[in-house]
Amino acid sequence: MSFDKQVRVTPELYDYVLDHSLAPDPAQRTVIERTRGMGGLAGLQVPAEQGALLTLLSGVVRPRVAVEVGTFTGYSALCIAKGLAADGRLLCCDVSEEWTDIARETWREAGVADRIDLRIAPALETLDALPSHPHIDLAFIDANKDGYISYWEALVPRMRPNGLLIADNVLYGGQVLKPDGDPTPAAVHAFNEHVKADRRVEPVMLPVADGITLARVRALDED
Ligand SMILES: C[S@@+](CC[C@H](N)C(=O)[O-])C[C@H]1O[C@@H](n2cnc3c(N)ncnc32)[C@H](O)[C@@H]1O
Repeated sequence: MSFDKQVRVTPELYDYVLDHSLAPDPAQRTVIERTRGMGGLAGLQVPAEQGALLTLLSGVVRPRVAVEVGTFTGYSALCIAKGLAADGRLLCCDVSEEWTDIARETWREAGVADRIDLRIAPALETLDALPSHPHIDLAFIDANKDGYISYWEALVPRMRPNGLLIADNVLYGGQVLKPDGDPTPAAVHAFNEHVKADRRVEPVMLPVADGITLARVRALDED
């Protein structure tokens, strides 16, 4: 018997997936609801199955130092914060005071505000000011797509061996196959090619949500 391993996710199957995955906790549900109230902007937030995946990955890595590039209203940060080591901290980068005010409120209510350091500045400035030695265990990139390669280049040398990099929107709604002169999917495609050619990491691209790349940082003595 053969079957198609590339299952097309119908709305019913999507509900089934959510129903059989880690459900959002009350604080995560609250920020999802709050963000839904922002109308079309809510599409900037990672979907619930990706939130569950971030929570799981962070729980596996147990980062002492985690970095998020692109925080918005704070849902993905909340997912990452759940997995932090007992003394772990999350550095969040964003440029919007308005959107991250919602994040701050959410983190306060969830009791994790004292473990998250939010920097309001262009993310590259924040990343470039970090210590240059490898000290980051987990990094999540989910901001302006034309910055992805520079964020990657700022992060990779600062990642500990076996650290985990996660990049969102790597399929960009499928447009990476045919950017058609649109600079945003073209930037995402350029980023994907950059990661593919990077011998410092072992990447896996997952067709989850809008496409997610996971990459393990190799140790210097690995061949
Ligand atoms: C897709 S949203 C992030 C969604 C968030 N990860 C979540 O799941 O809730 C992208 C965010 O990147 C931020 N952003 C855009 N350009 C930026 C830059 N140059 N530096 C830092 N943040 C930036 C935006 O303000 C926005 O909040």
